[in-house]
Amino acid sequence: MEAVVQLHQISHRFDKKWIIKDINLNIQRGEIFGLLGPSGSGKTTLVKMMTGILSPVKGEVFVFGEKMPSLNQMKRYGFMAQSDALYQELTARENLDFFGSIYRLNKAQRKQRIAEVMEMVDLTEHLDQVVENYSGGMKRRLSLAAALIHQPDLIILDEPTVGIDPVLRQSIWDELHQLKDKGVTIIVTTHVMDEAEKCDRLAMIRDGEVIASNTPSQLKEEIQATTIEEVFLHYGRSNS
Ligand SMILES: Nc1ncnc2c1ncn2[C@@H]1O[C@H](COP(=O)(O)OP(=O)(O)OP(=O)(O)O)[C@@H](O)[C@H]1O
Repeated sequence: MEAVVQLHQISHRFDKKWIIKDINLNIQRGEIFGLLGPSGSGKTTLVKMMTGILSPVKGEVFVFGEKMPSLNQMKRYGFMAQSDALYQELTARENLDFFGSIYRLNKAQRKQRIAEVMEMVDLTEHLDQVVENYSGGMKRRLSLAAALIHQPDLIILDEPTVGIDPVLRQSIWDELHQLKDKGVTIIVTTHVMDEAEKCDRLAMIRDGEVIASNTPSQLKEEIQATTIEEVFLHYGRSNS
């Protein structure tokens, strides 16, 4: 199996406080890997390190075998941050055209991909609307479309479905599974337990540590739990 993202003994502190404490993870090609944890547990800090936006104080991050930060690898993944990085005064089409050109897609490729990704997030009819007039959920969906524009082999999504209704949330997860079937690796942060169940493997994060990591079914089986929430509470308690 090919490791797409590797974290080796990662620790990070802001000021004097250690926020990430000795995390080791190997994320394989074609898996949907979930980082599950409560607000403030360190999920965003971890994904920022995977993208090379932030360098850990200790340890090393490798993406496709190359040490991060690496400009080569930065072009290769799609990243959807927690706050939408969109140009509010431009239309969705103009935004996606801009992101497509950053990734060096030609005009014809941009046209085709814009149509495909907007269809995927169910925004086709709002293509020429100015983003300022989008709802919060529509902006999240457009951010997802932007992260996918260049058909990346690795997608890193920080809470992608916040503010998205359950029907569309399901359809986004269906799309993620289709991408996975094509060999795309997907890393997703969430604090929603039912989303965690949709991942192939999970790392449960608490106070900057991985308290348990495995497939959702094995995590439940190990402690005879019926829900992921129970697993989280179980390991959370025994670590505090
Ligand atoms: N730039 C920063 N400077 C100082 N502290 C920070 C900084 N960024 C994050 N932190 C702190 O690090 C901890 C982890 O934050 P992080 O955003 O990684 O958590 P999270 O699990 O992603 O939370 P959420 O689900 O709310 O996004 C928090 O205590 C946060 O206050």
